[in-house]
Amino acid sequence: MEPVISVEGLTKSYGPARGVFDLSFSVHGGEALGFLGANGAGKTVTMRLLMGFVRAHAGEARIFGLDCFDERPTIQRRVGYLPGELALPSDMTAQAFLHMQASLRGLHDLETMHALIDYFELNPSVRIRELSKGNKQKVGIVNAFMHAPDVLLLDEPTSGLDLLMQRRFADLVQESRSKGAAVLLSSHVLGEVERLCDQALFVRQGRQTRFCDPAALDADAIVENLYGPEAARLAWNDFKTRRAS
Ligand SMILES: Nc1ncnc2c1ncn2[C@@H]1O[C@H](COP(=O)(O)OP(=O)(O)OP(=O)(O)O)[C@@H](O)[C@H]1O
Repeated sequence: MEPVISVEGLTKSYGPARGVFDLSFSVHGGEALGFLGANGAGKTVTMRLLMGFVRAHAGEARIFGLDCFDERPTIQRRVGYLPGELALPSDMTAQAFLHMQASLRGLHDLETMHALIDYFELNPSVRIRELSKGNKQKVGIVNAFMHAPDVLLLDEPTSGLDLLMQRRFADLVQESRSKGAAVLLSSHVLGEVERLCDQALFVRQGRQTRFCDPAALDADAIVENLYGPEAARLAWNDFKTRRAS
């Protein structure tokens, strides 16, 4: 079976250790890959390359076998993307925004959209600027899932959600996977990646450091993969010093 998301040698450089360098990974339908990295590691840049918002300097990013940049209108219509930083039109109501997005995608059946609005207990008639952070995040989530996409690119998706809504979001991701969606999910919450993903890809300064079962790593390995061996050594020394004092 061909992977749904396929990345090979992907490079986008914004300067030394800024951007992504030689990334290679794939995600099949029904799989979820967790994307872990410190601030500035390159997670968002990768998602933006997959959405075709920017052109790679080298390597390939493909979804459904299509080049993500050359075929970006098709990719952007078919993929469910939840950006790490939502830029929503503040004067619109959530409902007007979601209807506009549906029409841009040529989506006529709005049943899933309404079901998601109810599921996340979102008041659709409130202007976006009046919504709390978590409620704005729900608008982004409904937008990403309402066309039942086969690919989900989720950049820190539970940011701002309360515990109940995090749980509902997790169930939604599992349901989408069970229907065959391929998921790439970036997060700083390791437990979320452990619960939702079969594999985790660690990136540090734009380079992938490890590809593994997220549940298989102990705390030292996680620190080392996120921050490098020197940071891991310092963290361990700090821990020993504190324990001895
Ligand atoms: N348009 C741009 N111009 C210049 N540098 C950029 C641009 N976009 C990203 N970068 C740089 O690329 C690197 C990776 O950024 P990215 O946003 O992918 O990090 P991230 O892993 O998503 O971090 P965070 O966890 O903080 O969201 C950073 O050093 C960032 O400053």
